[in-house]
Amino acid sequence: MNKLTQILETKAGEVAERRKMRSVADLDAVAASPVRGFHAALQAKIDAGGFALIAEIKKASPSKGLIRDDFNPVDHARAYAAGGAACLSVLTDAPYFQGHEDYLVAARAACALPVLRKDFMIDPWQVAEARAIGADAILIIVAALDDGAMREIEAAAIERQMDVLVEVHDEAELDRALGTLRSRLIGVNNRDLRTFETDLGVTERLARLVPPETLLVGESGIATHADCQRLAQSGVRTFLVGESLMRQVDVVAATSALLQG
Ligand SMILES: O=C(O)c1ccccc1NCC(=O)[C@H](O)[C@H](O)COP(=O)(O)O
Repeated sequence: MNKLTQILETKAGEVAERRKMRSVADLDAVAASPVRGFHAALQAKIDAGGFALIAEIKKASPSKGLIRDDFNPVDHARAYAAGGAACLSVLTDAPYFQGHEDYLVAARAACALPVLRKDFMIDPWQVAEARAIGADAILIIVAALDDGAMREIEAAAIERQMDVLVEVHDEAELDRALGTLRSRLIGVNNRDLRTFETDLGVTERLARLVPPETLLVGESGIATHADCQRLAQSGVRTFLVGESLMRQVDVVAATSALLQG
């Protein structure tokens, strides 16, 4: 069984248990703060002539194990904001990423940036939960879902005024995303979630196929300003970066250097 399939199986069991504890109505009744515009924050950075960064708060990963032992989501959120990030992404999956919902709550409270709940969405119930903890956007991984499930999850996000980052890894997934979903925020994951092979060339290849009205995000394996400039040659100006920033000592300086060189 590949890692993505394994993660999805674990997630199905987890969501089934969590659903027993709270209904969608309960979750929606929680007074969440107003949604911060995720897509709009990225677009504003690009319109201002710069790169737009989604900076990820990621303690560990299946491919790299523990990334940051002195992990502090509040410090990272503040440093990313000070370094010029447009948005945050916070891993909330516990079994494979050592994430937690509390990390998202704490990171969002520590800055004014919109926040993506980075998790494996398989059920619209999780969208209600994401909004209840304050998330402004959710992730749909096309490889993880059939068309009907993708539509339902996106509809649950739109109903709550949340943005959706739609993640693809190849041409067929990009076709499905553009043909099935309304979101025009598409992330190309350079990492194959089944093998962990990571190649910036994946974003370069798919960028040519993305319609101009779509905001394209290069994801995974991006470590330097030169990487950003390389992808910018293919028209990509928005980047999702986790591990390389999480390993830095001076996170403010590293974030700023990633964006500006
Ligand atoms: O990062 C992993 O090992 C991983 C394994 C299986 C499924 C998803 C995984 N990562 C999620 C991501 O997409 C990345 O956290 C994100 O794009 C940032 O990547 P990076 O900058 O390489 O940390």
